[in-house]
Amino acid sequence: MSNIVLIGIMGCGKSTVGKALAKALQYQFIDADDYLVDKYQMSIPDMFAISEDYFRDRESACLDDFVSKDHSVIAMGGGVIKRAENHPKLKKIGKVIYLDRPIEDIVNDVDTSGRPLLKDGAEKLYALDKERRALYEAAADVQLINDGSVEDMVAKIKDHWED
Ligand SMILES: Nc1ncnc2c1ncn2[C@@H]1O[C@H](COP(=O)(O)OP(=O)(O)O)[C@@H](O)[C@H]1O
Ligand SMILES: O=C(O)C1=C[C@@H](OP(=O)(O)O)[C@@H](O)[C@H](O)C1
Ligand SMILES: [Mg+2]
Repeated sequence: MSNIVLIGIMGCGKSTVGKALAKALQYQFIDADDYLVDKYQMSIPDMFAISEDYFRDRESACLDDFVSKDHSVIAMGGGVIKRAENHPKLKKIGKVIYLDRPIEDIVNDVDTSGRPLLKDGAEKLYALDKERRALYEAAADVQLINDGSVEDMVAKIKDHWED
């Protein structure tokens, strides 16, 4: 298995840590949200404006595109775990790491623009964490706490990966 798959709630750092980790490992970096925007030539808010299901169908379909990747770090969108049928697909793509960052930290610095589910404010993350925590745990191979710097997190994941 040669890919690292990052999951976790919005703002936990999948995109930021993923990019830095890929650089450190000299792997390709793929952000699933950017991949979708590119593939369908439509922004995430525009997909959600049609419906959340419209976005989820495309998000789920793109997992099949990632199975053939190699030496890649893939940052998923935070809701990819909502569909149970995605869990085995994530594990097939690579080692699934749940970035578990304290919600208080995220609420303090998350950029809500471009995140339709946070249109009424970042506090929504507390409810989403309650709804989804068990799903992240079920979908992950490893759960790592992200309560330091981005560099600390990169080092922690590298340690696990190289073990
Ligand atoms: N330890 C950390 N790990 C990751 N991101 C952090 C950390 N500390 C602060 N941040 C900030 O939190 C935000 C994480 O956002 P992002 O990477 O887009 O998350 P995600 O892709 O999981 O939704 C960024 O603005 C980043 O600069
Ligand atoms: O948690 C979610 O349901 C979502 C997370 C977002 O990605 P990030 O986790 O990178 O913000 C993006 O896929 C979309 O806005 C929906
Ligand atoms: Mg992201």
